[in-house]
Amino acid sequence: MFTPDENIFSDEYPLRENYQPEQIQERDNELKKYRNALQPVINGAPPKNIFLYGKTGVGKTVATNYLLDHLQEDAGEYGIDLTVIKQPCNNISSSYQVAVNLLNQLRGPDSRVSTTGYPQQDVFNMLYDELDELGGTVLIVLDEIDNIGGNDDILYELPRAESNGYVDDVWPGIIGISNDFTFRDQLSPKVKDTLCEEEIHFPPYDANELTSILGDRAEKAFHDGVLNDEVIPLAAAFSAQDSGSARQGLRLLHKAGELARSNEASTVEEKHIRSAQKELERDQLEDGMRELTTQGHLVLCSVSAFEITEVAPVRTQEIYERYQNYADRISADALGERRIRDHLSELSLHGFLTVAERNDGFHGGSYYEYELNVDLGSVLAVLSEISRLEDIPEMLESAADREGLT
Ligand SMILES: Nc1ncnc2c1ncn2[C@@H]1O[C@H](COP(=O)(O)OP(=O)(O)OP(=O)(O)O)[C@@H](O)[C@H]1O
Repeated sequence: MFTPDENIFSDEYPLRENYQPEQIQERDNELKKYRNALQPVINGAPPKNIFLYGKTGVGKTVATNYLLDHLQEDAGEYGIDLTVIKQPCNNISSSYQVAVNLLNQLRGPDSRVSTTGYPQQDVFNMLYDELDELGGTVLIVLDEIDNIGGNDDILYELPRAESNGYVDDVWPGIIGISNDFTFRDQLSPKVKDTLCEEEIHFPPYDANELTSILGDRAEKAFHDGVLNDEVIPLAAAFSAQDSGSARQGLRLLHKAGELARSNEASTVEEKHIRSAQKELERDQLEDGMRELTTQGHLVLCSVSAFEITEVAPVRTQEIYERYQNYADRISADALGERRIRDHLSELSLHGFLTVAERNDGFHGGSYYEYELNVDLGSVLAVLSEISRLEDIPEMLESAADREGLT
């Protein structure tokens, strides 16, 4: 049933998220600053704390992995005792949890501590003991550090552990990474002074930079001569216009290759990039729809019902009546009409609905009408995955079938 790909991909891995490229393209200035900030480690001096910030997909993690790999290699050569600990903070919301997770990384599986139940200072002390035992320089990389919000004690405590006398034989340093611009500004002044000793901003990539990043990866990923000339510049242009993210560009290229492969085409062309762009946009919208609350889902069901009977665009009042009916059907507490107006505008802001303001000629006022801005089939597919909605999506799907809409 399966045979290796002979036409499109020679090796898909370089297009994947966790592939570590040998070279980092188009980041010379940032890498230079970053390398300088890490230099004290090789000089046998206490490390600096470093804070990297920039939007998603602009190379913060890949640059960190690249430099720290080299640093570890060179530290070994010069007899420097260096340990690097990487702690993703995506599911962590406090300094306490960061400390427990670090502690458990350092301890063996048999002596892990539970994530609740200890006073914070006890966890910090246990962590200091573990760090002391390690000794040397310990660089702690906290990715997505913004998740800890205002609960930022650890960012002050850890870098000062040595000067405050909590540890004797170790120099801990923090590398904080964030794509939330407000996080840095909200840090307490003492934390900001400590953590942001060296700040490095990673700006979004422009189309030329993305062309070179994607070009390098494509060379490894696709068979020779498979990519038409316009493919990489177009993927780069789409991603630069939207987010400036290399991740988005790589996904686009990968998806375009997959589409070409499944269409049994021998080359990847502009049309594959355009279709890939549409598919990825739809995936993104669908993810957004899945993340709505039950109330949001019920409002979406209501607008979909009018879409099926072809009476959309439809006024708030009518949507509200249908919504009440559905809320009742699944025994959810129905919200008031004002809150449903808020939900409708939120759904429009997310791009799930379009809204039009109409003038009421008779009364002289104005009102809003809504309709779906997303393919009905995709909306129903997402809604049918949500068990809390019970049989509503099924009813909508049968109605759509009867109308010949699916
Ligand atoms: N300058 C670059 N050269 C080569 N590859 C890059 C470069 N910048 C980003 N990439 C690639 O783009 C993808 C996303 O990069 P990375 O994970 O470093 O972004 P990030 O800024 O850390 O994003 P996030 O904040 O979402 O974690 C990775 O696959 C990475 O290999």
